[in-house]
Amino acid sequence: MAFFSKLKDRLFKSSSKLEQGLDAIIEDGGEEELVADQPEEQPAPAPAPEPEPQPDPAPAEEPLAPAEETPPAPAPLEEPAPEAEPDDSPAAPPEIPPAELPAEIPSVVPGEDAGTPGFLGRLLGRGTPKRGTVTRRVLDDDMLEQLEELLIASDMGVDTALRITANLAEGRYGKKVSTEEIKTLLAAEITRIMEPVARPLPIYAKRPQVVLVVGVNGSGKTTTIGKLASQFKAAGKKVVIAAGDTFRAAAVEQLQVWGDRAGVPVLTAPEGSDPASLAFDAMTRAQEDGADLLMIDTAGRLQNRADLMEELAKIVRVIRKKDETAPHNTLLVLDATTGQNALSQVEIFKKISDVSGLVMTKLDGTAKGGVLVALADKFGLPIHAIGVGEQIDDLAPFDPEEFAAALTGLE
Ligand SMILES: Nc1nc2c(ncn2[C@@H]2O[C@H](COP(=O)(O)OP(=O)(O)OP(=O)(O)O)[C@@H](O)[C@H]2O)c(=O)[nH]1
Repeated sequence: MAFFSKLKDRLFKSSSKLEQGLDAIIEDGGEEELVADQPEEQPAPAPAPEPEPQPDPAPAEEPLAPAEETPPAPAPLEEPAPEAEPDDSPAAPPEIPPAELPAEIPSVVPGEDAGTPGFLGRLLGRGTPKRGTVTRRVLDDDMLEQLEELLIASDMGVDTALRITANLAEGRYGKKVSTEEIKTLLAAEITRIMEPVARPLPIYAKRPQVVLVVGVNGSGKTTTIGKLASQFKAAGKKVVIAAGDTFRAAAVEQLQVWGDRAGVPVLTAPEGSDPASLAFDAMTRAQEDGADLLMIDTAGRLQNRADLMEELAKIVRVIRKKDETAPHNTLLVLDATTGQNALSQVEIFKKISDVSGLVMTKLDGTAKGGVLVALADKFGLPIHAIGVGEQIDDLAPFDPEEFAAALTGLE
């Protein structure tokens, strides 16, 4: 299966909560309406004098209108995140453009014309509008409140949910909207929030470019380092990995497995030894080898925040003895299944390290993908890549439009 469809398929799984909720909100209090440009249904003719054979009522059988479907964005599959944007300048903080939704939405959205019951309607076998009809609901306070609750339940956070619903209401309050229309609007709003943060890992001319990888235990640091190393290697870069979580032998072993898979050397140190000393040795080796990239794994023990902070600070101090501009990236790896907890992890790691960007793992099979929207809205940190599985190629560039469509269930 092509990577794009695999990604979409997996993200769709994660979207069902939001998607189902949107369908239910429109169903609740919505009314079926005839679609304006639909050929009129044959009004029952007045009692015909002669029981003549009825003309075949089959215009209904017309192809189910894939006619004007928006073409899907081209698959980003061939494009490993790391090489997408060679850039010599430090990543500028993303600027958030003013909130502007597409002005007016067409009254009939492609794919929602007569007879297309909608993806979820088909799946759930409910709410299937009659051919030639569409269910619309007035966008009033009740509906806005339901939308807010749904967005909050989808892990977007209260502030973001309120802002999004306010934007949805602007210029549309009191007007009728259908499920597809509300999904289109919501997806546009989510895309607008996410676009400024969708940035591949910036690549600098510096050799080695030092990437410090931080995050709590189990968030997917090791796996992400393995996947990134493999992608960089495939892009022709020379990579060295340092297994900086020297406190857990299992973590080191796992990193070695990933290094082998990616065909990249992994530098280790005896259990319990000083991670900063390993980082220094790794820096020396990477410089001697002329490596393009040095990725340093770190411990994720948040139980003792002060210790972890000191440990990370010490790693930074020693690698700066070799290159005062290092580390060039500090990647925070977050587990999407932790939902709102990801927000507090960003807050903590921003305090104890100089986080420059995020990788969100485990977006496959979680209903908590909405937290990415809250993260983008609240922190504006670049999202360099997303993890959508446990295999080496399951790391994708973050595509906001695709993500928004998958999250809202927009086809
Ligand atoms: N489904 C899924 N699982 C993932 C993904 N990324 C990582 N995992 C799994 O999450 C678990 C933890 O990943 P690790 O890479 O070991 O996490 P870590 O942060 O290095 O954890 P420690 O080694 O405990 O510090 C492993 O079972 C991975 O296979 C992902 O994108 N999707």
